[in-house]
Amino acid sequence: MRLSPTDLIINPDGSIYHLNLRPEQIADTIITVGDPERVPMVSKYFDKVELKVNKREFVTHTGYLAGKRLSVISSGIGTDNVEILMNELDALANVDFRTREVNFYHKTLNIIRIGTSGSLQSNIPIDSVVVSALGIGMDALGFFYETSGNNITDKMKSSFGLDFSPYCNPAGADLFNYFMDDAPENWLQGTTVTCPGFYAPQGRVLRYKAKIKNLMEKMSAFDIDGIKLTNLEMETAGYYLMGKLLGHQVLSISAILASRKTHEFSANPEKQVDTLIKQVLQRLR
Ligand SMILES: O=P(O)(O)O[C@H]1O[C@H](CO)[C@@H](O)[C@H]1O
Ligand SMILES: O=c1cc[nH]c(=O)[nH]1
Repeated sequence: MRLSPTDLIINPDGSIYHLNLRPEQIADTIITVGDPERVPMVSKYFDKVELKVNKREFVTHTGYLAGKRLSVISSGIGTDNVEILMNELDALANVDFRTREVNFYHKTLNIIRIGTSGSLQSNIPIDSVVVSALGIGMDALGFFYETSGNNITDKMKSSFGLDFSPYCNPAGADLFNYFMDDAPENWLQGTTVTCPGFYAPQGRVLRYKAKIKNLMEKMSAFDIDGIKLTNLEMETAGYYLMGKLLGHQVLSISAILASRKTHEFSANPEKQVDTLIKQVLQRLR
């Protein structure tokens, strides 16, 4: 099938519309971060950076670490950006840009999000790391793609009084097993809730009346057959949904900066993120 010029938009220089990248400019293993300023925090550990491209919130550095080609790309905040990032990475990997035809052979990318998050449980303190086994989306992205819920999302809908159904997908099993095998002691497996906002959707209280009262407390107390919701952030469920639909291995790893239970926030978020970057790169070497 030939993808039309309005479905797959290719810039005059042969790069894809938002990411501004050509197919040969991404590695098969890609680290993603939210904050564009975190991209050089990752690539400074590469032995060599061969390419730096930026457009809007999407900043890309591609290079080598111990002979392995890696890209690091920023998404900005939210699953709407993740949808663009994942679709455009997939097109770069799996579409012939000259013919606009989908390649016969599917290439699976390995995509690892290094992010930050807030913990819902007292046994997940600041300075720990959550590796998301499941990503549950409380945003609307799941409504537009073929995906489904399960007993966890059904119970979330009724317990929190939602007018919509969350969606839920697992991490890429190969990446999850690779990173969790012999993982550092402070890396914990989690069930991550992805929210369409930082404030009311994460149960924060500022100068407004939230529609759902005590949402954070409700999420924290949620339990279904011993499965608890571990942490809140804004991208993981979008990555897991798109990874499953497009056939890529995706894993979301988050530094816990906030403990919503104890109301503590990290004294040195930059150091925490830097430690996590080094741990992830060490395992990718
Ligand atoms: O640290 P990053 O990857 O940006 O992730 C978290 O931080 C942002 C909110 O401050 C959201 O994007 C959330 O998912
Ligand atoms: O509490 C937090 C911390 C980081 N990112 C989030 O989305 N929430």
